[in-house]
Amino acid sequence: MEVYKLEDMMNRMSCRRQEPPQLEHFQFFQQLGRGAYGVVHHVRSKIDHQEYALKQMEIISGPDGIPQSVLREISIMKSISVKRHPNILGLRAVFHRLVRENAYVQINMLVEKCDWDLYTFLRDIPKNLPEHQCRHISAQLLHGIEFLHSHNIIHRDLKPQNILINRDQTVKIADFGLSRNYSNTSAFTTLVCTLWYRSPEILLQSYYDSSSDIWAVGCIISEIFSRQALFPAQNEADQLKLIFQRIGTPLPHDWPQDAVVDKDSFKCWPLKSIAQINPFLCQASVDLIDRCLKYNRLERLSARQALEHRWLCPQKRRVFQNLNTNQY
Ligand SMILES: Nc1ncnc2c1ncn2[C@@H]1O[C@H](COP(=O)(O)OP(=O)(O)OP(=O)(O)O)[C@@H](O)[C@H]1O
Ligand SMILES: [Mg+2]
Repeated sequence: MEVYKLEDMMNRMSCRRQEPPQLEHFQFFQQLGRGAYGVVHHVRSKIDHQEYALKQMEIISGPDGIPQSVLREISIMKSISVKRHPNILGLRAVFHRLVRENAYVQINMLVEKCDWDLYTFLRDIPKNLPEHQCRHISAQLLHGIEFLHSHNIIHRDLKPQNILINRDQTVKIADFGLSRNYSNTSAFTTLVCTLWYRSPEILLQSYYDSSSDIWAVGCIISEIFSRQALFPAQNEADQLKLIFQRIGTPLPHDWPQDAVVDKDSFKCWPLKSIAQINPFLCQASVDLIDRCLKYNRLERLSARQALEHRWLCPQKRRVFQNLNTNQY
């Protein structure tokens, strides 16, 4: 694709119809992170004096054009940013410039700045979070997911590094590079999600849908309590084995019919509740996580149902607490 075509595409994708910002409008501070396509910087605008995060991606302006994942991220963030959900990272502007003698297009995405990603936050706090804080973080995560799913968007790359958190404990879901609007597509690529948070159906290369995000949520909620990944396998081949070893091998009727691997290739480990592997969970969260980690994706809770679960729903929690005084 010619450079001018890319430029034109980016111009059309820019969030603001008026003057797009330019790099000269920003004062640069430290690097906040690095990802597959570029670097994220902490910046301050010289125009409105607000602090932002600026994600910069340099893309070779070659015959293949801009990678699908980048275009996807921008168009999805742009369409949902307009609605301003408190638990979705807001995109404030997109602008671009040609660099290195027009050989590259540098795409700049200006987003809200957050204090940490959840991975760094959990790694650096001195001790496990109290139950009410785990609940507050988990509920916000599910509110964000519920919003995405209600707009037919599957995130597909939920992991603690892609969940941002602020000092005031506000949670924002970020990084839609692997998201996809699923209303008009059926065949998805299987190269999604970081290994540890990948659902069994994705690992088995069978049909998957928004319930794969719920599997990842189950893994992440467990990790919020224990600060340890639930299924930290070394490679793709070991990922399924580790899941089965830890929570049991699926029963024959829960094995996806279109799976590329036979169930008999795995040993039969007995089914277990998450309570048996993560001692840091409160009892009500165990039930919710177990329902997020159902092998049959049709039996998994939806994000909306999870938000109505007695662990997260304030009214139900009160009733349940009155009945069982020592549940928490
Ligand atoms: N708005 C932000 N505020 C604070 N830190 C951020 C922000 N956006 C990103 N980061 C940091 O930068 C890291 C990489 O950002 P991001 O996930 O958007 O990049 P990526 O290229 O899509 O990464 P990957 O594909 O590896 O997941 C995040 O894990 C986080 O640590
Ligand atoms: Mg990321």
